[in-house]
Amino acid sequence: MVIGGGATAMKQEIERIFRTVLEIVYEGIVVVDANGMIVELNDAYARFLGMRKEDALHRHVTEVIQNTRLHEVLKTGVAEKDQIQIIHGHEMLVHRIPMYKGDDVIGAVGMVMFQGVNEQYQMMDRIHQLAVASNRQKNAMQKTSDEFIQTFDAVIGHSSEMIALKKLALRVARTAMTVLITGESGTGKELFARAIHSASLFGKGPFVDINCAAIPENLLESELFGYEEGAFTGAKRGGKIGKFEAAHTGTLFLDELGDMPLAMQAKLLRVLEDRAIVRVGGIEKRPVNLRVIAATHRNLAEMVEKGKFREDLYFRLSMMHVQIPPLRYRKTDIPTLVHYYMDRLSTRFHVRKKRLHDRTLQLLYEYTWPGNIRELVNVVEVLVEIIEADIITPDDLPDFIYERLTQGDRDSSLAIKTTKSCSLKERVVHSEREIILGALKQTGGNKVAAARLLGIHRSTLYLKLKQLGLS
Ligand SMILES: Nc1ncnc2c1ncn2[C@@H]1O[C@H](COP(=O)(O)OP(=O)(O)OP(=O)(O)O)[C@@H](O)[C@H]1O
Repeated sequence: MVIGGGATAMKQEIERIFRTVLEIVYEGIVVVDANGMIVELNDAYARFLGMRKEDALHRHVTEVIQNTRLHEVLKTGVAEKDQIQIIHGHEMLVHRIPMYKGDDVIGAVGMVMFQGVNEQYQMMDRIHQLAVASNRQKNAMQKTSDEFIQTFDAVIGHSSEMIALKKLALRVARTAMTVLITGESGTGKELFARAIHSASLFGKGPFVDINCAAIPENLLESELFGYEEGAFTGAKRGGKIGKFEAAHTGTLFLDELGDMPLAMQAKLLRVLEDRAIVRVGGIEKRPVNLRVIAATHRNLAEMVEKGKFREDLYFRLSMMHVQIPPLRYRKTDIPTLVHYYMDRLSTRFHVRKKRLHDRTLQLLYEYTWPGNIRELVNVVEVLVEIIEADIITPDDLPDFIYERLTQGDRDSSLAIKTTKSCSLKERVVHSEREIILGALKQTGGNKVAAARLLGIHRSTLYLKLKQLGLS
């Protein structure tokens, strides 16, 4: 009885603190239950909505808050942070966070940022960037197809890695510095380059790209710097401008820079330093005002060591370095990306929107995505176009998904069979076991080194070894 009374008192006290916090925070906060019904709303939000709190409570969130997606977050279970939502004609910065109990989504919290000077400024800043970027995007979409959505809004992902990366890229965009973007193939290097361009001072100028690996060595110089009339046999009358001049006032995207021959690297460095080019066959220096964004999937530091990439150029480029991690290191982005592309591609192909069976999503989550987001887009495209049923089941997935469920899992056909039939929990344990064994193999059984490799504390590794019966 006494214990029960104490527990009730403590519960009441916690509730009181919760309500106080709810009212003193700068943001508007709304809480919905698993059915999307509003169970909490702070005064700040109610004031902003221009209604009494009592009138909002116990109503479905879609009836109360314009353009809300909290009910969608309940379905996807994936947080949506730093989103713009138009409420009563105002563009507001919002977060939508699902609440879990075990594996079940039991509700969601919505936060809208509208008070506090800093937040206001940040919000205005972001809105301004989005407005600029969205104009550019509209123009680009009119000119081309929707392939070239160019803003940070098109960069999907709420993992901490992705949020940090977007913040860094936004900061980078505000400078005029040369940028290096690295990452495996298909991780979104070009997408980031285009987003940086759109959000930058060069955003009003052109975005010109050149793939350094695709142009034969003897043509690369004239492609980049242009040529004068009569520079070589077959040169056009009047000469030709190169990519640098074409990108004047905008951004030049040098893709696959790691494949640029050493001699060209030296010339590129000179242009970056002089901010002027000389056309092939010419002598006149032509000033260029632009930003260069270079990208490569290669490890330039390693190439420098091997003498295959100029150290001075590498140092110059790596001052602003955006490193995009492979998708397998930011797995929490997978569900968001899958849903985003399911929606987008269904709209584009004018097909009915389908749903993914939970197990299907689990398998997509566990797959290692060696081709990164490009591969994910291709897989989703096939599913959206080919599968006719309303729900996409695990059997609809291409076989190769089963063949590479976890890194280093290829040797185990048994694992593949069992993964088709066992629960998520079992499969997670199985994957964890394989990953830990792989790390131990790599470090010759050295547990401290293995823990470092896995990015976990060694005590966590010891615990996991024990739980998995490996110690
Ligand atoms: N974060 C992301 N959100 C949404 N789509 C993405 C994201 N990253 C990449 N994509 C999509 O994946 C595909 C590949 O991206 P992109 O061409 O930018 O990759 P890349 O790293 O430049 O590849 P490569 O090195 O092969 O040139 C594109 O369709 C792009 O729109």
